[in-house]
Amino acid sequence: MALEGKVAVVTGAAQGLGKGFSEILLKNGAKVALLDVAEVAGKSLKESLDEQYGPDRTLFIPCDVQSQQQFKAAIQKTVETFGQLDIFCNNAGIINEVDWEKAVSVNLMGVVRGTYLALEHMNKLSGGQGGVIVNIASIAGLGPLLSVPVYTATKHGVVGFTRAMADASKESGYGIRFNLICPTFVQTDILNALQSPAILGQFSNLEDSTKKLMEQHGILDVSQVTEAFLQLVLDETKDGAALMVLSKGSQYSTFPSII
Ligand SMILES: NC(=O)C1=CN([C@@H]2O[C@H](COP(=O)(O)OP(=O)(O)OC[C@H]3O[C@@H](n4cnc5c(N)ncnc54)[C@H](O)[C@@H]3O)[C@@H](O)[C@H]2O)C=CC1
Ligand SMILES: CCCCCC(=O)/C=C/[C@H]1[C@H](O)CC(=O)[C@@H]1CCCCCCC(=O)O
Repeated sequence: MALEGKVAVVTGAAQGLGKGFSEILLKNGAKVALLDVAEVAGKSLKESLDEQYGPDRTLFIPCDVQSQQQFKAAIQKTVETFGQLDIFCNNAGIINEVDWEKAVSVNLMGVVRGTYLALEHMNKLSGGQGGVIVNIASIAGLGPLLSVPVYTATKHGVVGFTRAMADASKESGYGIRFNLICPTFVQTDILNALQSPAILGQFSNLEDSTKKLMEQHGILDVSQVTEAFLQLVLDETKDGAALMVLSKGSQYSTFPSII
C-alpha cells in the first residue's frame, strides 16, 4: 500500500508510540487524524507537525476511546475533512491494576469499539474502500508479564480479537487487512506505571522482578517500533500477522494450529 494521499486515524497519538506511528505515516505521505484524551499534548503536537508538514495534513481531535459518542464523532470528522479512511491504528493503552476495569475498558473495549467504528467507513461490503487496521498489543499479549495480570489479559484479548477479525474479513470480503504489533519494553511514559505502587496495587511487590526483566531484555526506542508498524501497513501480504518487536529485531509470531 503506497501512502501518498491515504488517510489514517491513530488513537493515543499525543505522545509515545502513537506520536511515532503518526509521524512515520506523515513522512510517507499520509494524512493523519490524531486522537487522544490528552488535549494539551495533542494540540501542541499538532502545532509542531503543522510547521513541518503544513496545517492540512493533520487533525487533532480530543477523544476518549471509552466513549462511543466521542469516538464515532472523531472518525466522522476525519472522513468529512479528509474524504476517506484507509489506515486505522488502535494504539491508546494504559496500565492500571488497581482500577483494572478502566484498563479493560481502554485497552480491550477501546480496540473493539475503534475497530467496529472504522469498519463502518472502510468495509467494502458497506461502500468503503478497504484498507488496513493495525492494533497495538504487546509481548504481554503473547505471554505473561507478572506484575500486570489485567494488562496481560487485555493484550491477549487484543491479539485474539485481531486474529479473528482478520479471518472474518478474509472470509466475508471486507477488503481490510488486520495486523498486530507486539513490542517488548519501549522507552515511553507507560513504563513509569510499572514502578508505581498506586498503579500496581497488590502486585507492587513484583516491581523489582519487572525491573530485572527490563534490564535483562533492554528497552527499545520508539523508532524501532515505528519501522515495524510501517512494514505491516505497507506489506499487502501481511494479514492476521503479529509482529514482535524485540531488542534483537522484529520477528513474526507463530501460533498453534488447531484445525
Ligand atoms: N511502551 C511500552 O513498553 C509498550 C507499550 N505498548 C502499548 O503501546 C501503546 C502506546 O503506549 P505508549 O506510547 O508506550 O504509552 P504512553 O503512555 O506514552 O501513551 C499512551 C497515549 O494514550 C493516550 N490515552 C490513554 N488513555 C486514553 C483514552 N482513554 N483515550 C484516548 N487516548 C488515551 C494517552 O493520553 C497517551 O497519549 C499502548 O497500547 C501500550 O499498551 C506495548 C508494548 C510495550
Ligand atoms: C508497558 C508494558 C511493557 C510490556 C513489555 C512486555 O510485554 C514484557 C513482557 C515480558 C514477560 O513478562 C516475560 C518476559 O520475559 C517478557 C519480556 C521478554 C521479551 C523477549 C525480548 C527478547 C528480546 O528483546 O530480544
